[in-house]
Parts: sequence; C-alpha cells; structure tokens
Amino acid sequence: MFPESHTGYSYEDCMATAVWLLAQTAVRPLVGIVCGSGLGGLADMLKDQVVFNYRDIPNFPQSTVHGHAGRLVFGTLKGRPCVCMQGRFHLYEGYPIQKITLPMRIFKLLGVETVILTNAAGGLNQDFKVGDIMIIKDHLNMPGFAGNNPLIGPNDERFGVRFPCMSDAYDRELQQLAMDVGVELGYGDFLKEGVYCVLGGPSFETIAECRMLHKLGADAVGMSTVHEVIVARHCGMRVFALSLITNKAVMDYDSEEKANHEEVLETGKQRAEQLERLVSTMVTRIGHNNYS
Ligand SMILES: O=P(O)(O)O[C@@H]1C[C@H](O)[C@@H](CO)O1
Ligand code: HPA
Repeated sequence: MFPESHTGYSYEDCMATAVWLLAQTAVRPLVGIVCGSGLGGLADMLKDQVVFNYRDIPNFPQSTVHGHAGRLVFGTLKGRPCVCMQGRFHLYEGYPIQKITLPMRIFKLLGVETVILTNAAGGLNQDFKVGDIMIIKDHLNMPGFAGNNPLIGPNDERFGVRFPCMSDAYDRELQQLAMDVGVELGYGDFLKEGVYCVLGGPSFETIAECRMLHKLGADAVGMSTVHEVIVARHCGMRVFALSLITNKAVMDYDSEEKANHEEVLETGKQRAEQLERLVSTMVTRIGHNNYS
C-alpha cells in the first residue's frame, strides 16, 4: 500500500535503540529535552551525566549544523531524571522527516512522559524583541501543507492512532507553569506567547514570505520543532515548547538587516542562562500540584 521508498523505522528498530541505551545507563528519564540552535547549554546542567555521541547510537542520525553538538545526555536536573538532545535534526540537512523525529519515539520507549523542546526563531510579531522567549501555544506546519508530515506511511498502533488530534498539541498547564515560573524569576518583560511556523529551510525567508506568514497568524518562524511535536503527541507524551527570538524577521524593503546563523547563535549565548533557569525550574515542578 505504501511505496518502497517509505523511510520510517519500525517499532522494533526504535525498541532496539531504546534497549541499547537503557542497558548503559541507570537513569530512567521522565522528562526529555531538545536543545535548539545555540541552546545546548541546557544539557550541561544535568548532574551525574551519561553521554552518548549520536554517531555511536544505533539508528541515530548525525548532527551536521553548527550549534548542535550531537550528544544524547542522560542525568538528573535538580534530582529529576532527564534525557537531553544536545542537537537536533532538520529537514534541510537532507534527512527524511521520519528520521528527524525518530528520537521522539525513542524518548517514549525510554519512559519519557513530558517533552520540552527549544528552538531559535525569527520574530514576526512586531511587538517581539530579539532576546524574547516565546512560549509556543500553537503551530503552522508548512511542510505538512505540502504533504510532508512525519506520520505519513503505515501507522503502528503501538505508537498511536492513525489520525492524532493536534488542537491540544501544546499542554496548557505547562504553558501556565512556564508563565508562572518566568514571572517568579523576573522574566515577565521578555516572556511572550505565540504561534510558531515551521518552514523547510535552510534559506531564510524573503520579505514577502515573512509578511505572508505574519498575516497567516504566525508570531515566529523557524525550521524545526513542529515535526517532533507531532510525533511526540502521536505517542502520547505531553509537550511544552519555546522559541528564543534570536533575530527579527525582515518585513520591510527599506531594512538593511539580514538574517544569519551567527546572530542566531550569539543571541542564544546571551539568553542561555535565563532560558536554562526557566526550563530547569519548570522541570522541578512538573508532577506537582496542578501541573501534574
Ligand atoms: O534547531 P533550531 O530550530 O533552533 O535551529 C534554527 C533553525 C536553523 O536550524 C537555524 C538557523 O539559524 O536555527
Ligand atoms: N527564520 C527561520 N529560522 C530561524 C530564524 C529565522 O529568521 N531565526 C532562527 N531560526
């Protein structure tokens, strides 16, 4: 029924990778974290680390992008068992979409219940400034509109249903938790919420494209996260995601600004500490009170 070129991994392949990892670490992670461009410092916060290079993990792709170290780090964050991807995969690296999202299924098989994803993104919302942290409340999946969805191909019910709901993709309690923690930490001035739009990349957007995306309801634009969110939700994990606004999307023909990866990494460095504190404090509170 599906063409031979289908590039997914079977349940057994994912299980083999999970079993291989579990055999080499005593950590049983409940929280899985994905670090965006220049945001890999989050992984360095983990204590009692057990680290795997992606090249050593069976079935894992390799990181090819500057700012994505290519290491899977197990450890504890303030006593909570976590696993952290220090580096993710993107469509523009040439990987099939099922390979980009494979780590989400491995997270699930490792026992992860909550996934926290971070990314670097261009700000489309004119109220956003460089350095703002945007809590993602929803997404626009542009590659999905063109038929590139990670769930295309045979559906294995052991992971999830054929037609998963996405109107509740971003957990509302975790969004509230992020707001509460952010305000407590004094980040209220640069904590925003909004809609993230994913494109294929690697070219940054034209001015006309930015204007169109803004009109369509996007507050920030990037090249990741959404595919991972779809696969994480398909297999029943809770999802929280945030964008660091690393640059302002160029919306004006008079502007001299040009999006570039160096600026993205530089903004990441400047906000790294606050972002790490926000995420680590959230992790300590997940599973408590009304955030359970
Ligand atoms: O992995 P993320 O989404 O943080 O990376 C963004 C998108 C591109 O990979 C890169 C552009 O600078 O940063
Ligand atoms: N566009 C797309 N992806 C990005 C951007 C951007 O402006 N900034 C960081 N990642």
